[in-house]
Amino acid sequence: MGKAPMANQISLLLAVLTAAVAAVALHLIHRWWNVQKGEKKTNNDKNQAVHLPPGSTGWPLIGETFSFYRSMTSNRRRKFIDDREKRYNSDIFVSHLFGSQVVVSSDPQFNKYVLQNEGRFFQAHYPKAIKALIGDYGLLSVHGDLQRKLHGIAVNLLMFERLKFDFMEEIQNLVHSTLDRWADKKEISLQTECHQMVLNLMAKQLLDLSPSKETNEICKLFVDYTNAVMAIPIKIPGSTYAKGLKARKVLIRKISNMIKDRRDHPHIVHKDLLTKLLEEGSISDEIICDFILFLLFAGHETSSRAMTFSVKFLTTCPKALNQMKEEHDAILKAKGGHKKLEWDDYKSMKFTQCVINETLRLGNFAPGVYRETKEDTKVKDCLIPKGWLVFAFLTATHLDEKLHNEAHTFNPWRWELDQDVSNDHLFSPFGRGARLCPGSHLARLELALFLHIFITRFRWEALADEHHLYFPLPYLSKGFPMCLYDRE
Ligand code: HEM
Repeated sequence: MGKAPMANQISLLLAVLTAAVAAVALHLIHRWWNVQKGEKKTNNDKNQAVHLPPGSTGWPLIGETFSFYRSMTSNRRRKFIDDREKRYNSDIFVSHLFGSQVVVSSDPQFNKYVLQNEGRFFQAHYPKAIKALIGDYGLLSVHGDLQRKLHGIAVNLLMFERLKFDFMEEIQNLVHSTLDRWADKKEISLQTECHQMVLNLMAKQLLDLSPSKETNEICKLFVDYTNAVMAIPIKIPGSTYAKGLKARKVLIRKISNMIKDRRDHPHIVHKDLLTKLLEEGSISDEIICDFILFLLFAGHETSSRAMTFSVKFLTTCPKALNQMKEEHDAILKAKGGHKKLEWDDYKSMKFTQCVINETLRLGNFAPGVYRETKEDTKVKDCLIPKGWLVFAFLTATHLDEKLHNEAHTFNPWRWELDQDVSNDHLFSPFGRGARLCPGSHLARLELALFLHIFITRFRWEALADEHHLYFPLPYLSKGFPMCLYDRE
């Protein structure tokens, strides 16, 4: 080996060593800083010192994100929580995830308290990186009067009267026409197709868009957008996060162009939410764009995943699938060939509701919610100071073996005795309190009608072995390719 290459190697070694020493020093400083913050004390009424919840903020910048990621991508999604519950002997602890220091809670009572006190002791506060995607006026970014107003508009759009008549009809029409297309194709990727189908439903309701090239393009943009929601927020070109921001820009531009188009052509009549928002007059274009974008996102990402997962769970549980077939064949038979279902038919689907609950419990399509403390908050002899971020980790409660027997197993019968789940603090897939998901009844209706039409029409054969993955949001590794056969 010549002298020059040797010198190069020594310089390289020195550079690596220096970088390593710098990283260790940074880490130690960071740890020291965390400990200083962790020792913050306050005095309660009895003058006893109250500490922050136990925990660690992990490595500089990335915190404990990788441990969280590893756990969510393994088949033990609760591992991140289990490890810390054991280590700290507490189900409320400090961590650092996706660029923010946060108190993580898997305590169902505390999570219920957090959600029910929205606007009083807590307020929704998503990390800056997520807020940049949602926008300043996406529903989860706004508070106070504006949140109440926009939440009210969403509730009105999705109220029972509309579900019973308009949505009942529209969902069935859409599912029937979509399944006709699937039957022609014979082989489909269920995941992609469900995304497109539910997006089409939302695009029609919100923007009066019929299934077209435009809705296909919107659906594709949402793939990048959604991946970014739980990505490490690094804005370098080509990163998952940067791609998500770019997708947001294009989506907002599309909505904005539609607003302009409506103003340029006022004589064209549209029956959709955008028309109602424009008629309202008091809502700025910026708010309308963010609001519609959020509704499109929240309205299709979660429900379409729930559809795919419900079919997957049933495929791996033949006993449940047979019971579903019996329930839905009986409904169809009772209708004597009139295939369109009515509200009472939907209400009669008892076992289907168990399947839906179990799919929501096991799937965790909204893994958790973020809040900020509005004042110092005492919990279990600890103090969460004002202005801290709290992550109410709903998944951790839904998968807790102490609360749900064989929590990782698909067992719809566990809900047979427990049909009214609205008050159950161990089960809150739609959140609760002032931000309770306004789309919860729509999501259940979509799922039930889809399952009815799918199961009574098709037999299917899965074309790949696949894994359930739960990061950034639940999905099936290969998209659930399947071959469809008519049942008759
Ligand atoms: C399986 C399906 C769904 C699940 C699991 C789900 C879950 C959730 C959860 C947990 C929240 C509360 C967030 C928080 O408190 O920070 C929420 C809020 C929300 N969801 Fe859903 N959702 C679903 C379907 C839908 C649908 C179909 C729509 C609309 C068509 C929708 C629209 C919304 C909106 C607008 C909010 C924000 C409410 C507010 O902040 O005032 N969701 N959802």
